[in-house]
Amino acid sequence: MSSDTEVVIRAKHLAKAYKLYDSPKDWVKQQLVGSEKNPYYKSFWALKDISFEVKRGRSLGIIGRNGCGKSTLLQIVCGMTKPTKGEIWVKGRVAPVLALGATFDLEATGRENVLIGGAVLGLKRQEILQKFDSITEFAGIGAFMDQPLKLYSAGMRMRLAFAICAHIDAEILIVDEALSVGDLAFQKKCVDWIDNFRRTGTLLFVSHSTGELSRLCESAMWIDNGRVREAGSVADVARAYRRATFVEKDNMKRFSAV
Ligand SMILES: Nc1ncnc2c1ncn2[C@@H]1O[C@H](COP(=O)(O)OP(=O)(O)OP(=O)(O)O)[C@@H](O)[C@H]1O
Repeated sequence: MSSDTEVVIRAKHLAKAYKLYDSPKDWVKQQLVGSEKNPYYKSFWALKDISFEVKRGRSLGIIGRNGCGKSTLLQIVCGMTKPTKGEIWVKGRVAPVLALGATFDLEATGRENVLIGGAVLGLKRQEILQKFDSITEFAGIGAFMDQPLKLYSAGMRMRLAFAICAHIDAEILIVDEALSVGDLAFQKKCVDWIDNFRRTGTLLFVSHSTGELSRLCESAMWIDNGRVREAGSVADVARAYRRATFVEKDNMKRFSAV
């Protein structure tokens, strides 16, 4: 198999149920009982049935309404959470920008978080130290590198997360609406970096902007209520998604547990 047609992400019938408890007491009861027969929780199926493949060097855009399951799907791809049903198979080092930001220690400084984040993504301490100056320059947050992250704005945290992800020699980059909190200059820097990365790397990109998807992705997948509603060229998927947004009401039923 030639390397440019090699599948690097394969998802088969993925489903993910979160457990929703009415009260902390129910959580305690469930831990004590252990049995799933008459559970003390309700299941909320964030993903119901998702299958797709991405080949090496390709870029897939993911679009869908709030709560449709995009972040849950990306968390499964980067190994942060396990699917309840189905299979996920990923080949290569993954750099997940938003998910990395979620692992940051808010009490630790930017400098310390670079070491923690690099280690989380699989780099040796020496490798991170070698790249430290370049990461700092990319993040562009100056003296705040020595301040605790709790003093950072959302955009500054994202800058740090993107800067780390840009330095780990990842084969798969996952950008989950992260760019939207960056200012225009940093967004441009990231998009330029992603353009260069796409020459060899594989991109999973989540956005609510069909324009951004068209700019960065070759194909797209529309997730609706935990299922793939449409997949194909960005132009076709974006057209169908926009049309549905005008026609369909903002139905709250999708947020119901069973
Ligand atoms: N840990 C959790 N426990 C319970 N429910 C969760 C959990 N994480 C996510 N959910 C629910 O799962 C659904 C899917 O969430 P997810 O974050 O994947 O959606 P999304 O498509 O990324 O949304 P958005 O566009 O708003 O970022 C939502 O209804 C959310 O409330």
